[in-house]
Amino acid sequence: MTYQIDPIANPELEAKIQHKIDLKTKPIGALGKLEHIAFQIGRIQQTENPKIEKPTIVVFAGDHGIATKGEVNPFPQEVTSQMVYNFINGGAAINIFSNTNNLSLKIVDAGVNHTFPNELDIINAKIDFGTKNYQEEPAMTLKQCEESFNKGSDIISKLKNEGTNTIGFGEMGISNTSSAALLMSYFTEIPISECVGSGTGLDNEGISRKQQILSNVYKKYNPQNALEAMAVFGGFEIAMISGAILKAAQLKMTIIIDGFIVTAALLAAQAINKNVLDYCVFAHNSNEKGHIKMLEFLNVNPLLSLGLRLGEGTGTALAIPLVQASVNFLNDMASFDSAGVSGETKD
Ligand SMILES: Cc1cc2ncn([C@H]3O[C@H](COP(=O)(O)O)[C@@H](O)[C@H]3O)c2cc1C
Ligand SMILES: O=C(O)c1cccnc1
Repeated sequence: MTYQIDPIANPELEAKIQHKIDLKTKPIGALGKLEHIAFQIGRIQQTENPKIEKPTIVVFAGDHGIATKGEVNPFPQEVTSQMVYNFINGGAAINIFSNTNNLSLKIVDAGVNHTFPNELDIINAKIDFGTKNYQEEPAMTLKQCEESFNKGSDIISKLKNEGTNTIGFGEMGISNTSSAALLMSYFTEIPISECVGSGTGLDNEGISRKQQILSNVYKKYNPQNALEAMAVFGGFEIAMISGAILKAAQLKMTIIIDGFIVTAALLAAQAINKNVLDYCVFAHNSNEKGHIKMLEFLNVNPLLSLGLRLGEGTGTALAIPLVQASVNFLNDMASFDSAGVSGETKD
């Protein structure tokens, strides 16, 4: 599986964007991270006047075989499908934050263990009725894994054709912090015990049990590449997000990265093609234990730190207004010249 993604390198334009930022009516660097975001989006779109168009959050939902046992997840597997109905009815956190910030929201059935009625407003990309339990066998076949990447990628192509140039991902899948921890350990080489956290609220005893179980799962397999790792440890929704990230980068979209699970999908995507990282803005650091180490591994600095640990794309939905503000200041803020404001005195 290859994704051709252009590295961004245009020093002449970059100098112009930086100059434009520096001429705004403010001390150099005074808008902090917003300046980095404005610069990055100018680079992505290869213009001094970038635009955020039809910002969209896509929530991928999928079930996990291990969840049926209830050993690593405080909530039962049915919550995945129940939450999909909640998304459709507008009652979940991601609905509220998307509405607050005028974001378009799409829900994808990547592989929920439930048959949804056809008339529901869901993108049907179902691979299967949940993954297999990786305590016994790989979560999915390589073919299913590739199919997941391709379906994620197709969803993005369609959104791009409809005019979206800024995209964020959310996920819903009971037990998917376990998959994310396994993938994290594989891609970062950080011991599994440091990648496992409380998820939706395990107590200390529960966390020790989850560490033990996932450590055994980790030892059971020896994946040779990113696709194999995703097939053994992943979930349909996570693999679809990886495919979606790769496609979005290929199409030069700005990608806003959410919490622990979406960042695990990114770890797989960047192992396939490092250039994806040029297109990613990091929304927040999740309170799920491993997330901060994932961000350190990627050497990135997120916008927000709100103590969220929910997923669904909630951190992304909250960060997009900051991304919009960054682009707006680049386009609309006066320069020292245009506003008749005196610049720094030179000595
Ligand atoms: C009601 C509810 C809503 C959620 N929305 C996102 N998640 C989050 O929690 C799950 C992962 O945690 P674990 O690995 O501990 O099962 C995912 O579905 C994730 O999106 C939720 C979880 C619950 C219970
Ligand atoms: O950060 C996340 O994405 C997260 C954390 C806990 C549970 N679900 C998701």
